[in-house]
Amino acid sequence: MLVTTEQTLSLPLIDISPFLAPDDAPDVQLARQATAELVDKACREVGFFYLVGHGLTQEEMTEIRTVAHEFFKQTPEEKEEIHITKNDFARGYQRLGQNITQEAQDWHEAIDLYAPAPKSLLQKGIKTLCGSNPIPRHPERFSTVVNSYVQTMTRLGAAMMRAIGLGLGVGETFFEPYMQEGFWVMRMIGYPPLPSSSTGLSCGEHTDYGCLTLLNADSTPNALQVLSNGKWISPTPLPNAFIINIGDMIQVWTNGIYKSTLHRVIHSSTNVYRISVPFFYEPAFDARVRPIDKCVQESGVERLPDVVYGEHLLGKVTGNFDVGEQRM
Ligand SMILES: N=C(N)NCCCC[C@H](N)C(=O)O
Ligand SMILES: O=C(O)CCC(=O)C(=O)O
Ligand SMILES: [Fe+2]
Repeated sequence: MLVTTEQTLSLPLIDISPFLAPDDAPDVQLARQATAELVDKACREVGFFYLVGHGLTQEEMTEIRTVAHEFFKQTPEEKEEIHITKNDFARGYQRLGQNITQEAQDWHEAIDLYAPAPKSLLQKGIKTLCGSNPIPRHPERFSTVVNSYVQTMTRLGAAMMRAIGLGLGVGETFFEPYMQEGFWVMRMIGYPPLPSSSTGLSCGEHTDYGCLTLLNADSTPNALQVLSNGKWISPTPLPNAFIINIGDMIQVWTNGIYKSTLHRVIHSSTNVYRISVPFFYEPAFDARVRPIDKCVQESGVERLPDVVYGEHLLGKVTGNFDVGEQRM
C-alpha cells in the first residue's frame, strides 16, 4: 500500500542522536541546538513527534513487543497469576475491560510495571503501588528483557529532557535535579480488534501523567489517534521510530506553552492483535513541579498551580481500574 506524504508527515520527525553523542563530538553543540529547536516547535504545536536516532536496533524495539505478545497468548488462568489484585492494585496484569477511561471500559489487556516504590510512599501506609513488579512464569526471559529495556529507555528519556531544556531556553541541565531519583512507568498493552458491533474504544481519550511518553507500537495502522487542531489524526507507525508525547508535568512546567495532548486508541482492523509498549519517563515521585517563571511570563496567562508528581499519579492510578474489589 502506498503511504501518502501527508500521512507520513502528520507528525514532526526528530533525530535525537546529538544528545546521545559525547560532549566532545565534532560540532555537537550546533547539532544539539538544531535538534532542540525542532523539539521546541513540536512541543508547542502538536505535542507529539516521531523520534529517530535513538540508538535502539530494530531487534531491540521488536523484542519487548514480542515478549508482551508471548505473555498475552497464554490462557486467562496463566495471565491471572500476576493480576494486579494479587499485588498492589497497580503492578501486574489487567484483563480486557478492566481499564477504565472516562468511565468507560477500554478494550485492551495490559501489564503495568513501575519503578520501585519510593520510601515516602511506603511510609504512607497505603497499599496502592507499594508492591514490587511481578515476574510471570512465561516467557522466561521476561525480566531480563524488561530490565534492559528500562535502562535503555531511561537513558533516552534523560537525553530528551536535555533537548527540552535547551529548546525551552532554560539550559540542558535544568530538569536534572527533578530526575535524580526519576520514576518510570511502563505498560505492555495487547489490543484485540474491537468487536464490529462495538461503539467502545480500545483506549479512551486521555493525557499522559508525567514528563514524556516513548511509545513503541507495532505496525498496525489507524489505531492511535492524536488530537491536533481540533481534529483526530492517526500517525502512521514508522518502523524503528518511537512516537513521543509530552505529559502533564511538562505542561505544568511550561505553564501550558507545551501541550499534554489528548489521544486515544480505536483499533478495529479484524485479525490483528495489536501490541504497544509505552514507556513513561517521569520526574522523581516527590518532585514538586512549579511553572518556570520564564514560561509564565511568555504564556501571558496566570501561573498554573504546582503539582507533586506522585500525588498526581496516585490520583490517576486509583481511578483507572474496575477489578470488582475494594483496595486500600
Ligand atoms: N500511565 C498512563 N498514562 N496510562 C494511560 C492509560 C489510559 C488512560 C487512563 N485510563 C486514564 O483514564 O487516565
Ligand atoms: O497504544 C497506544 O498507541 C497508546 C497507549 C496510550 O496512550 C497509553 O497507554 O497511555
Ligand atoms: Fe497515553
